[in-house]
Amino acid sequence: MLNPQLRTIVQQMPKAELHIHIEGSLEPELIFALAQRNNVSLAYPSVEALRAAYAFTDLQSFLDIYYAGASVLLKEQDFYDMTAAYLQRAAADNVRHAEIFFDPQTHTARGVPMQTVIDGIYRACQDSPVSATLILSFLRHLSEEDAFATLEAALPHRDKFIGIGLDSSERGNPPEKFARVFARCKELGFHLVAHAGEEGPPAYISTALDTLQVERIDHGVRCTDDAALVQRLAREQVALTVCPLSNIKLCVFGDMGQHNLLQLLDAGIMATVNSDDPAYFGGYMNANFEAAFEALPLGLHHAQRLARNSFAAAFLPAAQKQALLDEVDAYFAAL
Ligand SMILES: Nc1ncnc2[nH]cnc12
Ligand SMILES: [Zn+2]
Repeated sequence: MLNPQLRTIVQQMPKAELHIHIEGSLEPELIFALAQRNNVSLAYPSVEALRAAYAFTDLQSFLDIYYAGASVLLKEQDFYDMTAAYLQRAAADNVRHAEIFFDPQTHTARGVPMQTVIDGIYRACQDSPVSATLILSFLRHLSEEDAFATLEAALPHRDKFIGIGLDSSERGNPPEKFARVFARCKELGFHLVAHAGEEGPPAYISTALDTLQVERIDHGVRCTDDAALVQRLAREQVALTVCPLSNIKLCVFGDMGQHNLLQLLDAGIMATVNSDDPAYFGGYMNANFEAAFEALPLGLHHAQRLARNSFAAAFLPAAQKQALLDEVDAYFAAL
């Protein structure tokens, strides 16, 4: 049982979310509403039947349903509504800043224009009281050529996203497959991140750092299979955007009691807590914090570290970052 005082503290502390796929925030109710609005037929007869299908055995079993769910997104207003709903939930969890992934290839492959995707998501960010920036993520099961074409199509909108990510099926799609396109994105001045070491081996984490030159690793939990890599991540203070509920739902760990979040923190790694695909994995930011704090012997100083790490690892201007770090410290000092 999580001490009620500690629960309230983690709920109310200021925090940043650095690993959220906006398409993974699409709740079944909104999927059905958009399907009706856009005359899209779904493979499930009801919200309940769709939710019942959310029993995943690995990453791929989730991705198949996640891409099917995104098929209801057609118009700019659909992307706006999805993003606005996420930001409202983030605000309720005291998320002060969010760096949001979007997967344009999921939509452009269905004939949705790049501008529709970006404008809808961006406009919702502009309208929110939560500070929010966007990270365009390439799908790693597709070719590097496709990623280059996606980058070209997105560049007219480059003022609307700050970074580039890499997601989708990890196994068999190593980071080096995208070495040239990431080099180009670095030249263009984008922040770089990549999913690595979620299901894939620790070597993918090293390659993402050395070959893609990423600044953060998304997930990265499998680093603990390689002691030298753990030491490196701690020494270089590489941030890991860890997603506890996602890791349980996708069977990366058997249950939350086996999650290695505390081990990562104890090793001196800059771990953060995030929701990944909250509509599919059982909860948003605070649900992730609560589940981890409930199952693991994490205390007040861990909460403060996780809150500080979330802002320290954010791609924010120095003054805004410092103000948010000061807010965290003031919050904990006042307890
Ligand atoms: N957890 C995850 N891993 C890889 N790709 C994703 N796309 C959405 N969620 C993902
Ligand atoms: Zn992810």
